[in-house]
Amino acid sequence: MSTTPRPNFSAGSDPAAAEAALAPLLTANGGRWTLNPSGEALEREFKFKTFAKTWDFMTAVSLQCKLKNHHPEWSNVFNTTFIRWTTHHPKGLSTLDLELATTCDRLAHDFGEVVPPSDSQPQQQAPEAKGTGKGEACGLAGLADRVVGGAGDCCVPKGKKAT
Ligand SMILES: C[C@H](O)[C@H](O)[C@H]1CNC2=NC(N)=NC(=O)C2=N1
Repeated sequence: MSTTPRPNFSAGSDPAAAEAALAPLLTANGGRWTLNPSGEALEREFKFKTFAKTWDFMTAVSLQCKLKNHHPEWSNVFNTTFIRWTTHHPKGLSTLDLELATTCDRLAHDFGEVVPPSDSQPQQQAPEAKGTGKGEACGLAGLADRVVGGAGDCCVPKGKKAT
């Protein structure tokens, strides 16, 4: 039996403020995000009617990333986008991740996200059941993992990079 992951906040985060920002985002509380098993990342999928709407949403998200100097780990196939927010340096879940996850929810709504009826209800979901029968069939999380592997130590400040 697995336990519900606990958030693993990045060094320097204010745990009380981070907990307060995190709570409404989680599926257990009626939100649509789940913590990954390490608790260092928030993940969710977004579905739209068309690829064009999906891409418009991703463009809007990328603009926010540019403004905040913070990037997601994400992947896309046709009308579905998988987004994972985590901070690479210092490692863990930061207030910026929580802020951008919240922004994603708002932008997705603005761009006409298609919400499956089962997801509009608060749910208590076992982490291993997450995504079954959804975009997971396209391996979107795995696709994002592969890009993370290729990106190396992208966020380590220049002076601290491994040689
Ligand atoms: C040097 C630059 O500020 C860093 O690389 C930023 C950029 N965007 C980032 N994005 C994410 N997700 N994690 C980081 O640690 C991070 N660091």
